Amino acid sequence: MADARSAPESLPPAFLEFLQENGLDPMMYSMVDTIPRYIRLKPGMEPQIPEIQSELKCHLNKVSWLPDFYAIPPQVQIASSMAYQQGKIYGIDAASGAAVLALDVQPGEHVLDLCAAPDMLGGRGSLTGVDVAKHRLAACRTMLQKYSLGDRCRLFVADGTSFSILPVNSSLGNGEGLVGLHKCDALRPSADDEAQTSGYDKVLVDAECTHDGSIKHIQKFEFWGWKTLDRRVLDAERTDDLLHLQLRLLTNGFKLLKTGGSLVYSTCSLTVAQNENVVQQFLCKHSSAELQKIGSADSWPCRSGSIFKTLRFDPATSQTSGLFVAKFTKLQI
Ligand SMILES: C[S@@+](CC[C@H](N)C(=O)[O-])C[C@H]1O[C@@H](n2cnc3c(N)ncnc32)[C@H](O)[C@@H]1O
Repeated sequence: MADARSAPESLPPAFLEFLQENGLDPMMYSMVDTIPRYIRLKPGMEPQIPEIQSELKCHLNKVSWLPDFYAIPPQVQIASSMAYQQGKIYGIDAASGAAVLALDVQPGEHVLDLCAAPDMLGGRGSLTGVDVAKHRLAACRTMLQKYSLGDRCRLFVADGTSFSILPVNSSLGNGEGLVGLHKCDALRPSADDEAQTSGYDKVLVDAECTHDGSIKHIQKFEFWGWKTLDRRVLDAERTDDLLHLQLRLLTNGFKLLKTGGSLVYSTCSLTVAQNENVVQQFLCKHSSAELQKIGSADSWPCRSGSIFKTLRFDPATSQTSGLFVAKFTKLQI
């Protein structure tokens, strides 16, 4: 059980109570200044590492278990650097990178990111990004332009629990992108059984959550005000709604997955309610869903979730932000 007496002093009592109720250790928030910051280097930019190191005034430590990822000291800011502005580096936590890697996207595959924001971008297939928040998709669009990925991606401001648009042309198998997209194709709603053959090869549901595992995010409440945390994280009604939303996002993402395809469900919460319990409820209702072992995870610095084949990253074990990851496949039934 968590020991509230050893928590960082700045954490408010209501949050400590939330952690205790969920069996989470408040000490993880004191690691915020010691766990590294992670960046992803644009593939092909390796020869420029010495120049980037000299600009950031720090060493880029290669993350051995995650291709293209480097660790830098937590206090290093990258947003104003030329390397960032020119799209050579991008800040993303290694655990989030692992969730994307778990999808194992192959060239030419159709990928759906149902709670898009910018982390998924940079994959090798065609990408459909959906997010209910316009400003999050605006950030994605900026990234698409910056990394010249536009011809392979499309973005929708939409509710991921009811989004129903299948990949545009499932015969697209060469990674050339979505050139030739017509509005009438894009807005055609899908039938349930159509998705089994013409659905997405890979789906990422990085669901909205309480973000309690994202220790850098929680630290920001010191500036935003702890009252905001009460409203956005601790409100019991909101938490109930969240659990419902997570299950609905997972359910709809799975509906849009083709038979034999893979779906990754992740959250940056470390509570059992938002992770294992959602997975369990989903599995009870979907006989065609099966948890899959994440092939590349053998070398990852994470631990098993309480359901076999699920994974948990946390600051103490992984030197990353907290993240829960579960991978499903869709069986022919
Ligand atoms: C944990 S964040 C995802 C972060 C993103 N994958 C990334 O790595 O940057 C959850 C996202 O879900 C979005 N969201 C919340 N409710 C949604 C819904 N009903 N449909 C689609 N997206 C939703 C939020 O706007 C937010 O961008």
